[in-house]
Amino acid sequence: MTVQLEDVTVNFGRTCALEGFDLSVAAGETVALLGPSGSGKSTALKAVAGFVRPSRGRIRLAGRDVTDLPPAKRGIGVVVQQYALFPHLRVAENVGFGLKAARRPKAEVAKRVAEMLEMVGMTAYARRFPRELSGGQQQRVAIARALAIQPPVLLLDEPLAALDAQLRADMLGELQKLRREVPDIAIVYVTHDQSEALALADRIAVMRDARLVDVAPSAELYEKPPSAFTAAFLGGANLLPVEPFEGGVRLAGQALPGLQAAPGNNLLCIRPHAIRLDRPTGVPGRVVGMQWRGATNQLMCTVDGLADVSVRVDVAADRAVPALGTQVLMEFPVEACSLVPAEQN
Ligand SMILES: Nc1ncnc2c1ncn2[C@@H]1O[C@H](COP(=O)(O)OP(=O)(O)OP(=O)(O)O)[C@@H](O)[C@H]1O
Repeated sequence: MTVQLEDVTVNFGRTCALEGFDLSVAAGETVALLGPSGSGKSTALKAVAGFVRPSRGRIRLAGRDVTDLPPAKRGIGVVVQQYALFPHLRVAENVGFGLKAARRPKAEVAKRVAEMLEMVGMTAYARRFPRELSGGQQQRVAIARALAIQPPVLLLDEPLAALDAQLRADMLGELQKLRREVPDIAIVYVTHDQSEALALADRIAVMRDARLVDVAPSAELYEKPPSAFTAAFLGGANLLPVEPFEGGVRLAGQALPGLQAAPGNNLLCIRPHAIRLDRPTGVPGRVVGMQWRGATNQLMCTVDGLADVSVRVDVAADRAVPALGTQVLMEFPVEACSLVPAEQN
């Protein structure tokens, strides 16, 4: 089932939480809404669920205008942070609630509840009450409950936020499995964690200040971000001021041939792992800091001639790392570089 938000604006009093928001999510597609706190991600999701009413714009499900329908009539699965479990119902009853409400046969409800609890690893807790579970366990039950009705659309608001690292990885795996097993489901996934968005989403919609900044297939957005904001938000890219010349661009006076800058695109974007330090040529600089990050060491380097700029360079942990204070040559492979417009604030 396709989900469409058309020119949706949501105001809370004088706060504009969402402004002129357009997004379409196809059946079988997962789109992550990614952005900093307060950027309007949850509001967009709640508008689809029917928990908030747009002051302008329309919401469509499978082409049908549902803007004026209450949440229960939209037939979609929702896991939002505030949408707690029913406290007086046991785990299994919570998971079976929607099926029972739809008057499905008892045996079918029991079978489906058992499958869902198995999927989220909560079989042993079926008879507990929500208050007897940890936050992460409650969240897993909430996911099971949302999926039990086999919804054509699933809305997830930070579903893994309450889980520790191991469980988060397990649940990410479960969500990926779910996508394979229910190939037609449309998922809208709110997160501020770029690694979750990259792991799960076909496309990522980056939000900022109530607006959509960029939307594109995840890999494309990561490799060739169209804006400085997206580049920085999606994995901490380096953004370095460059000057165009006929054959490419110059960084601190050093030519980087082969890069074509569209007018105004005077920031070079490159991921820390793509910069090479082991080549005979490159932009000269100096190592001024280092952080160990497990699989990599991240160096902070200055660029000769650019006082205010520092560059993050990832060096695989099994490689030799130049010492603090050492002069280095940073090579910027053309295929790993893109050029974006400078921020206009
Ligand atoms: N019910 C409400 N009443 C008033 N203002 C609200 C309400 N809900 C959200 N807002 C405001 O709308 C803006 C967008 O909030 P929203 O919850 O959509 O952001 P978010 O991107 O999901 O943030 P987070 O990652 O912190 O959950 C914020 O400025 C927030 O304070």
